[in-house]
Amino acid sequence: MHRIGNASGEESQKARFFHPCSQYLLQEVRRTERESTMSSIAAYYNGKTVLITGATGFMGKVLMEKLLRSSPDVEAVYILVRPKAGQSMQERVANMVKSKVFDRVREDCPNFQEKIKPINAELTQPNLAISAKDSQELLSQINVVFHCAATVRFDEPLKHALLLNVMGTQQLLLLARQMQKLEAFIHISTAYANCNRRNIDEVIYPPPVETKKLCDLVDWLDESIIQEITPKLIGDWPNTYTYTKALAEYLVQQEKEHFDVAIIRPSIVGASWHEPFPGWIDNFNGASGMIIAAGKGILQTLKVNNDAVADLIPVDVVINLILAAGWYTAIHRPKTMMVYNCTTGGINPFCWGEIGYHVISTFKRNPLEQAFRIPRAQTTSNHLINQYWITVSHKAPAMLYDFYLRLTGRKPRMMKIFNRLHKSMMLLEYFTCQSWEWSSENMNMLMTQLSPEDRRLFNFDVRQLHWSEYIENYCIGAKKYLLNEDMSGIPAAKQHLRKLRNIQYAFNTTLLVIIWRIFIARSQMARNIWYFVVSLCYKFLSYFRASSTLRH
Ligand SMILES: CCCCC/C=C/C/C=C/CCCCCCCC(=O)SCCNC(=O)CCNC(=O)[C@H](O)C(C)(C)COP(=O)(O)OP(=O)(O)OC[C@H]1O[C@@H](n2cnc3c(N)ncnc32)[C@H](O)[C@@H]1OP(=O)(O)O
Ligand SMILES: NC(=O)C1=CN([C@@H]2O[C@H](COP(=O)(O)OP(=O)(O)OC[C@H]3O[C@@H](n4cnc5c(N)ncnc54)[C@H](OP(=O)(O)O)[C@@H]3O)[C@@H](O)[C@H]2O)C=CC1
Repeated sequence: MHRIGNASGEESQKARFFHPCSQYLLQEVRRTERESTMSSIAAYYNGKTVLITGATGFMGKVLMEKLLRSSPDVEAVYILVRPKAGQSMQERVANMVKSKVFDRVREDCPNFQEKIKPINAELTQPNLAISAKDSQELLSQINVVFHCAATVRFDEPLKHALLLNVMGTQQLLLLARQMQKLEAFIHISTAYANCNRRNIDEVIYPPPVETKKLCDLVDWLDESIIQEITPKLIGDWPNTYTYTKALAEYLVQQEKEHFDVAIIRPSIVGASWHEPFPGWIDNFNGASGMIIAAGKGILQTLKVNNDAVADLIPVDVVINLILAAGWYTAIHRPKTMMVYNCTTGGINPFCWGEIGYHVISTFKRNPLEQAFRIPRAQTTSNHLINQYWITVSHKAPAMLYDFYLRLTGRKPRMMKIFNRLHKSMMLLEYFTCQSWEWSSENMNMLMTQLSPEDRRLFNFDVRQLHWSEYIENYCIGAKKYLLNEDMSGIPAAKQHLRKLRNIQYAFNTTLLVIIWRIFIARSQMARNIWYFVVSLCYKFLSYFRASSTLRH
């Protein structure tokens, strides 16, 4: 009987003259050999058929890229895509695969696109608006489902958030129940789904309401009434996004007896740490919008608790955990549904005050082009101080600049930008002014299940994260990949900052003189102080001139 493992040349010769099944055995030996040097996770996905929802999104693209690059022999990657902004599904996918995020897999596997099979779908519609033909194909082929699609807007009307994040998930679960080869269903939730609790374990908490009752209610209730009662309905959740993500988790848990399922809870997903390359980011969500606003000198003050933990997590770390969880769920089939808190705060904490410092210092060394003002960040948890700085550093400069635009015959726009920024800041304050504690036993357990090769290829060990380097790459990545600014423009950008600094000095000096003149005209004491200061400056200058003359 041949040894499985390392068939030597001599054995290969023997095999040729043995029963035909030995040829099969030899192929198996070679495959096992190849896979024994490969990672088990990558080997698992080879030959599998995977379904990804939300594949056109920020995380979905990184997930698809990593899967196609690490498991090039994956059978197929089905993606649910809807027509959007006048583009058909095909056009969207064609544009998506041109994205820079796929440059690495394009280099490793030039024909990676052949593995991608788009399916027309709309998750808010019955049966996800998937055609009968496509449904049949999914039901007969899919081995693993990654459910990323969701609305992530904090200001999403409750009805739409329920339709997509809850009912859309429900519809997908019903479809998954019928999948004949399903081995794992991985649902992407958020670490803030239970943000109404301070300590969040890797368990599913009882839902705040019976989902069906709520969905039936919003189904017939007038939209304006729903908007009005939303704060009452969501209770101590800060927004419809986290509320509906909590409801969806409970629905997913109910499917445990039908198929193997797991839930991943990422915290604030930021730019990539290493893969596909450092600093990759493609939207303004999470911290990215604020980072850009700070780099442009628009955001000058932010209400944060400087000592509160900023639970950022790089997108590639989340994706590595998601793929590892998919493999573990399918291979080990845990008896209880696994929940993985994908966070950094409890393992490698970093605070909002530190983020602000590193963001500003990075942009001073690598400035963004055409900054509105010199990057600076007053971060305070005090509401009144924050309001003072908003008035002085946001509203006043915006009004002055809009006045200048009007004078020069241009359309004012700064106040509009600041109003949008202040709306975002208000919605994000909930997350920047407090800390949470997430347990991470399951994430740590999963790491222990990985071979050394898997830990290297699917690294989600956040203890290795060097925050100052990560934030610097994040800022530079935002500059390059979000604003499409070339690094060669940095000298000109620095020159622009010097110009802004001179304008700032001139403005401050003028303002000081104007204020002082007003005081001097009204107060003898102010005049005496002014004369004293002027005479002091005059004496200093005379001394300075005299000493420099003596030296020569
Ligand atoms: C001092 C320096 C500190 C810097 C670092 C500090 C960071 C503080 C922020 C912390 C983030 C905490 C987030 C916790 C999230 C919890 C975990 C999750 O699960 S998050 C899931 C993802 N969701 C989010 O991140 C929030 C989603 N965003 C929203 O809900 C909305 O953006 C909004 C906050 C409600 C605002 O909506 P609004 O309609 O007003 O604006 P849009 O976001 O739609 O943007 C309109 C338009 O402008 C573009 N845009 C947005 N921001 C910027 C920017 N900074 N610079 C340039 N352009 C920007 C955006 O792309 C839109 O363009 P378009 O219309 O073409 O799409
Ligand atoms: N980003 C973050 O910081 C965090 C995200 N998460 C979770 O990760 C997942 C992915 O988030 P992220 O990638 O940032 O989100 P994005 O907004 O970037 O992507 C959302 C995806 O969902 C799809 N989608 C939205 N509405 C529909 C619909 N009606 N029908 C079909 N598809 C739809 C979008 O498709 P389209 O391109 O057509 O709009 C897009 O592909 C979400 O479940 C989110 O809750 C969790 C924690 C943090």
